[in-house]
Amino acid sequence: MAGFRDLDKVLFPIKSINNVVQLFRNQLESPSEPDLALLSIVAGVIENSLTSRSNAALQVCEPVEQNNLPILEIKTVEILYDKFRSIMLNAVDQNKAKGFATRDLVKKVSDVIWNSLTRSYYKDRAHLQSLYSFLSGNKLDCFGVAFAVVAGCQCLGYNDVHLALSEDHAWVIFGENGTETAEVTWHGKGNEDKRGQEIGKGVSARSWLYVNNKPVICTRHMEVAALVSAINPSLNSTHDAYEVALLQQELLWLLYELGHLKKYPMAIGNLGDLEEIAATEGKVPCKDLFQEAVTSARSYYSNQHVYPYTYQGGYFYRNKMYEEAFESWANASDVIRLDDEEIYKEFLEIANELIPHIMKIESSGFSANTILKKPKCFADLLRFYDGICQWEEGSATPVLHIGWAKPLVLTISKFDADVRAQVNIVCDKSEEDKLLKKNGTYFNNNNYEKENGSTAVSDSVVSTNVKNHSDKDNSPFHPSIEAL
Ligand SMILES: CC1(C)CN=C(N2CCN(c3ncnc4sc(CC(F)F)cc34)CC2)S1
Repeated sequence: MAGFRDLDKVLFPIKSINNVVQLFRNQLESPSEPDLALLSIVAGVIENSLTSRSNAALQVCEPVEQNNLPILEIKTVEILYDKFRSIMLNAVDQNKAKGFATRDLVKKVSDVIWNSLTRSYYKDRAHLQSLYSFLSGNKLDCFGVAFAVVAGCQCLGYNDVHLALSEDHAWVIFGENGTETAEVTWHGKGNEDKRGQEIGKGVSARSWLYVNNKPVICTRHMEVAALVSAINPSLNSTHDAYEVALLQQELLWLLYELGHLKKYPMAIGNLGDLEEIAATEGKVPCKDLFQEAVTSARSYYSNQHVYPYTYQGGYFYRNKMYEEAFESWANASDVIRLDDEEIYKEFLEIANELIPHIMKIESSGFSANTILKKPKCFADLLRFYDGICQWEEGSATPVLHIGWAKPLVLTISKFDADVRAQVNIVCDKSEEDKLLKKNGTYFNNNNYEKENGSTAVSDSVVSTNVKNHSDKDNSPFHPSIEAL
């Protein structure tokens, strides 16, 4: 493990964002792996000093100078760093032969973190993700506990323990082949924690919560990307601390350029959000970053992640690119097995707030090139709603209610009959094949690809897959919606 080395110590006292970026660069480029505890403590101290209530007022006004941070003395970091190490080393007896971690070891480290936490506190509060929060306030959020377990195992010398991330949960993998899994934290409200248990092979592992068995398995460097992604610049519900957001943005660019975000769609999306707010000169534009996150999820996670599409859909929505927003949301809907509170809220907002808002604007008659005349938009909307209806079919508990149906009917009815007539619901493979021959363009579930593999969307033929309500996902074909 890299540890707190002299070439890191010479950077102290840290006074600027550039100093912090240099510390992270030293650690990320060191021949031994980056020290998670050190980096989490540094990021946590800086975040806390710039977002705590004491100087909130100060931070809301314009930044004094760019790149200026409250001075961070080495002593502050050393005290916290040594405290974390001693908590770990005292609590876990050092069995001589290190080798690979065992389930007992992982559970023991999780217990040490767990039993140090304050009895009861508001778990969803901001700034509870870092080791600074753990060491100074004995508080961690769900992600923070999982991260602390991995950092704890690293400082005990178990480099096989790594962070596994879905879009709404975190756990660890370990063992000789990295194939052992263990819950180490809680999930959601009121659910009994399953700490120590392996991630089931059953239906729950195929749920969205475990991204259908396609989690992000972190390397040490990706664990640094996770702690950077978890930096939270919010000062209050309306303002961000400018320097914290800038620090997070620069650290994400460092990780991006070193190639450590390639397999981490949400981190790319986080960078896209920051770039949309304040673009960095000469870098990849945010629109492309959102697309890269989608491509990463398709390439490495069999397109089982939803958030890359909601990052992208949110960008299009904010920039009034409604046709593109519909397509992103339809793609998101194609992914889901909606069985979790969090992702349900995501789709509820899209279906019952964002889309009705777009329809209101579009039917106000002022937009010349209105989406209401575009069969592709109607087809994508149907695909979006169909994915949600599929969830209704697939889930044990009834969920859709009049609150969903009203906006749905209102939205569909905004498209004229002649536009709707151009969308054919094609119900069997042979018909789809006929279309393919006729138009030489076949649109797959999520990646619009011409027969020859090039990517294109031609207005003449737009098709999309509507999941077959009766069959489950493994049906050999999906009837598709064709708009000619
Ligand atoms: C399109 C959105 C609504 C905007 N932000 C979104 N985020 C999704 C969650 N975010 C994340 N960003 C990086 N890594 C992780 S790991 C994780 C699960 C947690 F339990 F560990 C969440 C998450 C960042 C913010 S999705």
